[in-house]
Amino acid sequence: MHINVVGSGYIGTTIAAWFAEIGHDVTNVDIDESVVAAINDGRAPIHEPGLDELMAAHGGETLVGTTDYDEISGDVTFLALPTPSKGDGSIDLSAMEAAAESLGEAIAGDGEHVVVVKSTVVPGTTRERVAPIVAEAADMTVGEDLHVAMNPEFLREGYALEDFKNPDKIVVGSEDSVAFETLADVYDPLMAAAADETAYVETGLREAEMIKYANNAFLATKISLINEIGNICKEYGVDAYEVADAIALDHRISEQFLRSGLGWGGSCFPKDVAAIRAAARERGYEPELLDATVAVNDKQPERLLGLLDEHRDVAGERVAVLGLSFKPGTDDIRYTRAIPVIEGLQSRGAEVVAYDPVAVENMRAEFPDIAYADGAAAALEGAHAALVVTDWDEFAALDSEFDAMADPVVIDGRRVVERREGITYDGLTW
Ligand SMILES: NC(=O)c1ccc[n+]([C@@H]2O[C@H](COP(=O)([O-])OP(=O)(O)OC[C@H]3O[C@@H](n4cnc5c(N)ncnc54)[C@H](O)[C@@H]3O)[C@@H](O)[C@H]2O)c1
Ligand SMILES: O=c1ccn([C@@H]2O[C@H](COP(=O)(O)OP(=O)(O)O[C@H]3O[C@H](CO)[C@@H](O)[C@H](O)[C@H]3O)[C@@H](O)[C@H]2O)c(=O)[nH]1
Repeated sequence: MHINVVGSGYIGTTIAAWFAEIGHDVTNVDIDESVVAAINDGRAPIHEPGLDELMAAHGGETLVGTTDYDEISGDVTFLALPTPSKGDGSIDLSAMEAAAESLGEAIAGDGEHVVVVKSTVVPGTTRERVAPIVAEAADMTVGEDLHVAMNPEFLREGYALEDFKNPDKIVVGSEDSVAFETLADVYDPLMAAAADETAYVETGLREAEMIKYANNAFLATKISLINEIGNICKEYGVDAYEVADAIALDHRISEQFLRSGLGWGGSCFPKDVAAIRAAARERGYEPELLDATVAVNDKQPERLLGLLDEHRDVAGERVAVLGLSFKPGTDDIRYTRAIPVIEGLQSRGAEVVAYDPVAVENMRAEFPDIAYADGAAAALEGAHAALVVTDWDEFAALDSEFDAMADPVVIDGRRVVERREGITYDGLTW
């Protein structure tokens, strides 16, 4: 089967590479020439475990990158374009709309086509915003020769391939039997190889769009809830992690996403929770619980800095920030909790020295004026305090490195450092 994927970022590259791996021929369109060159050279344009090997095997062969929409062939195209937040939280559809128009022009006169929205979009977008643009540019009719589906993606960065090839569920929304049949063919090899528990859900367009937001809103709220419980635990001197371990034994709760601490960041939760809150308000519904989910999340960095204030006035003092990425295993710093933490330290007049195993260069572009160390030990040396922001494993192994601090005050935002002799330990949840 021939599949076109428009957009080759985290999602587009991952799905294009895996479609090639399971035997499909893939054309991957992106407007960024360096991305296209990487694909055709057999190199991954993004950092994801396992992707280099797949790109080396298929890039430039059964997976071809191009900037030219006219190279689209076959009869199914996935749209994996960015849908970033606008100032009011609603999603910016400009990339999606530009791609829809280019796709429509490219497929005009080619016969029937199935267009699949892979990006995260609010209910109604596929039918009311994307489909009409493709239809007009292609001079096609939705439901006749233009078939439309929405297929949200649930993979996590750092585990993108693993999650895509072995998902809990594949969700396909449509109102069109040709689109359902085509998507079933696309995913047939994946379903055949995936775990028995992988569910294949066929639903409506709007339902598929909403399922993605509901998934992320639920997970973000679960973290904010455990953070609120962690904050209450802290007031009572209760170990929040022991509490979490025990409530996780209730299958209705489960052990996933119960790590309390500095809260959630990344390219998805902040943007998606903002988008669904904005969409709710647009229809006159006040999403009070989701507002609280964000409010709790926003306060966690302030709470961390408040703990630091209880131990030291850091004006003019060197303070180490350990961890910059929004979670371990990635160099992605979008909406990382490190940003409000660094800003809070700067407003206190501290000399910040930051370290992360992979995200230093990305953070340097955002904060060129703070110091960066090439290891945790170097960051800690001479520091009057250390704040742990990201739960990288290597921070759990730190020990004698704390001895080199001018004052060993360690404020842990992720519960990775053990309390030990010789350090003044404090943490958000303990
Ligand atoms: N990143 C994730 O983990 C993740 C997970 C699930 C869903 N999503 C959703 O998937 C969508 C894509 O996200 P992403 O992280 O892959 O985005 P991204 O920013 O990593 O990549 C988007 C790509 O689209 C390209 N592009 C922009 N305009 C274009 C155009 N007109 N024509 C062709 N290419 C164009 C860009 O050059 C870029 O390479 C978003 O809606 C996001 O919410 C992302
Ligand atoms: O118990 C937990 C689990 C996660 N986090 C934080 O939550 C954020 C998000 O983590 P994670 O979900 O692992 O990363 P993402 O790659 O952003 O993946 C989320 O966002 C994607 C984009 O929509 C979805 O596809 C995934 O299903 C969804 O997990 C990070 O800042 C984590 O530190 C916690 O604070 N406590």
